[in-house]
Amino acid sequence: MESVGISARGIEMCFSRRGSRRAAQTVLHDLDIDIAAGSFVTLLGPSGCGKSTLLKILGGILAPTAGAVSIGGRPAAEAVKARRIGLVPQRPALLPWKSAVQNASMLRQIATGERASQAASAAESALELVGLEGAAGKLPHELSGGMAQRVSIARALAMDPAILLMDEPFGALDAITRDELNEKLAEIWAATGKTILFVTHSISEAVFLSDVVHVMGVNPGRILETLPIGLPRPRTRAVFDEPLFSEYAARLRERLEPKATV
Ligand SMILES: Nc1ncnc2c1ncn2[C@@H]1O[C@H](COP(=O)(O)OP(=O)(O)OP(=O)(O)O)[C@@H](O)[C@H]1O
Repeated sequence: MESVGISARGIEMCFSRRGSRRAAQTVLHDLDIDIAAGSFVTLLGPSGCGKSTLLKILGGILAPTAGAVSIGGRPAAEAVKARRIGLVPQRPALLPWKSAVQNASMLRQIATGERASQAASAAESALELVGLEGAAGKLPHELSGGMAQRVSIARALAMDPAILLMDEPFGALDAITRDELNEKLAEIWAATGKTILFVTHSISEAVFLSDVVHVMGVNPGRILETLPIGLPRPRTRAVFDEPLFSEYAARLRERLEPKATV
């Protein structure tokens, strides 16, 4: 499929403080960023530095106070309208009375107006891609946390977006499940050629997954460093033991304010 890049210039984001006479809060200030088509790019930074806000702005879901975002060379709003953007939130938020395949097909059916059977077929392929082909009929309470998050990824993939926005999708999972899903995500990225924009607090997750890591600082949110990760692909968990992995992790740790975890 065609890969799509993102370019943003002079991004400023101010939020007004509700019920307060104090000036609006500037969350992002004069930020420029380029995301290459088909790349895996991570925003890494401490809590509150504006990672989620920037993710939504880059995906055209949130309009910045100032600045411009272009997606595949077109205004961001057009890409959203054309359903080029998929979002995987922090929590899967599945409907408890719907099966995995129904949850995974729902957004596609609403967005495209397809018949249920057609949308279900796209959802089944997406469930296969995330390794859940045997669980299509299960209800959310029958799924583990990792399986539920896979359904959430499948729900976004079923829309066949060119760009996948992932807002700390594995933050609530145990370390082993998180490593498994990171490997699975790297496989999906390699198989689909999608541009993936990923938010995390975890240095090791960022190094493992990314082509490029943008380290963000706080007050106001800005990019402190852009670090290309030159580890060979495909990457498996064995990469954690490589000296180059530790060098990248140390470099990122140096750049971050406290609170990031390894
Ligand atoms: N809709 C909103 N209205 C007002 N303030 C907001 C809104 N969304 C975010 N903020 C503020 O913007 C700042 C950055 O929030 P954001 O969620 O982007 O940070 P983050 O780096 O993703 O944090 P975390 O890692 O904790 O999820 C915070 O101070 C937050 O309170």
